[in-house]
Amino acid sequence: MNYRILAINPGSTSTKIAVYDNEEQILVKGIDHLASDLEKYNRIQDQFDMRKEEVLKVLNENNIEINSLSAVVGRGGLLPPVKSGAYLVNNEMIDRLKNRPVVEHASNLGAIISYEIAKPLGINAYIYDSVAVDELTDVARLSGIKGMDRTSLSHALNSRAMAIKFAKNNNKKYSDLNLIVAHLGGGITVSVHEKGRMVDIVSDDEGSFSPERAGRVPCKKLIDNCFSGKYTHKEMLKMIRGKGGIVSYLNTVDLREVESMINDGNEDAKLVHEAMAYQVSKSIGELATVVEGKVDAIVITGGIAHSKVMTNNIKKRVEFISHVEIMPGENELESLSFGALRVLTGEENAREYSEEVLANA
Ligand SMILES: Nc1ncnc2c1ncn2[C@@H]1O[C@H](COP(=O)(O)OP(=O)(O)O)[C@@H](O)[C@H]1O
Ligand SMILES: CCCC(=O)OP(=O)(O)O
Repeated sequence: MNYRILAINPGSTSTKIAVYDNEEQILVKGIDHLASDLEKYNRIQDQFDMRKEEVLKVLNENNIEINSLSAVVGRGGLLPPVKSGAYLVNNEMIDRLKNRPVVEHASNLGAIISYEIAKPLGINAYIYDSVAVDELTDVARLSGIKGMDRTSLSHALNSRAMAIKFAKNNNKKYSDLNLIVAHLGGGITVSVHEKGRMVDIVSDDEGSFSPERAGRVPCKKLIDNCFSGKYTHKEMLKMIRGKGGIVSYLNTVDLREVESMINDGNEDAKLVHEAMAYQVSKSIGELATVVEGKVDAIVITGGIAHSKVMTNNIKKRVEFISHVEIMPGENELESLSFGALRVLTGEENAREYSEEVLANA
């Protein structure tokens, strides 16, 4: 039986899509959105029509009949904490993502666009391994302020997929291993997977800075800035997400550019590059304590894992903990499609999204 799946991954500046016939990729395309176009929209949700039309245009240009689709799967957005795996997109999820997202984020459009394409075709839309996959243990939830519990927001889709792939490549079961996965992209999150469960993470505001995010910053200074009267709420949020990290020091989010600055003798660029490796290493070290040092491997993934200088700098600091495996790039479109395929073939079940059920789980 052939299943044709459309996968949609909306990012801050692009919407990546792919079409798979079972496990064979027949189309992959990154649709870039101009910053000047995106600036017109007040909220991420307002970009829905524009991004959906762009997706349909690409399908049309590539002669892919939407009637030939068996399912549509989108990157799961910032929902309240959910389980790993697949969820069927329903009205309750759409209402949450459109009207009360936990945080405004481009991935919130993944479920919405998928649903709106799938619904008129009479087929299902899914999300898979949402950003909000939360398998934290009770002890990991405490933040130090009552009523301000930690929740898990991470690159769960790529991190789990790489952890599963690492296990498979080594003829092991994901559920038998303890792995630490550092996803190094525009944002950085690090997660620890204990016997198949992502039991703790260092999120993009808890650990290393990244090309466009500040990571963990001194709380007291941050509060002072918030109340200084110099910045609006939106500007403060932008300071930590969008204009924080490498871009705040060096005015670029492109690590390749940073590396060419270093090659040209720029000492500031060298310091920032080294500091990021140092901070990622600290997050990995922190998570090694969660499994009492019993770490089978450390996986470094994401676009930045292409950088030998970066991965070598991290490796030299953490390889005393365990073997370090470099798995560059991200596999998000494939992970979404294969996840949906497992649901269509009956290998996996898709959960029904219900906040009442999640609250009582
Ligand atoms: N070959 C490379 N060497 C160094 N950095 C790279 C390389 N390829 C991509 N990057 C960097 O990876 C980052 C983007 O990673 P990616 O996982 O694509 O992020 P996102 O999906 O969050 O936009 C950018 O800073 C980019 O410069
Ligand atoms: C921290 C949640 C995941 C996330 O931020 O994804 P992007 O880096 O793709 O924005």
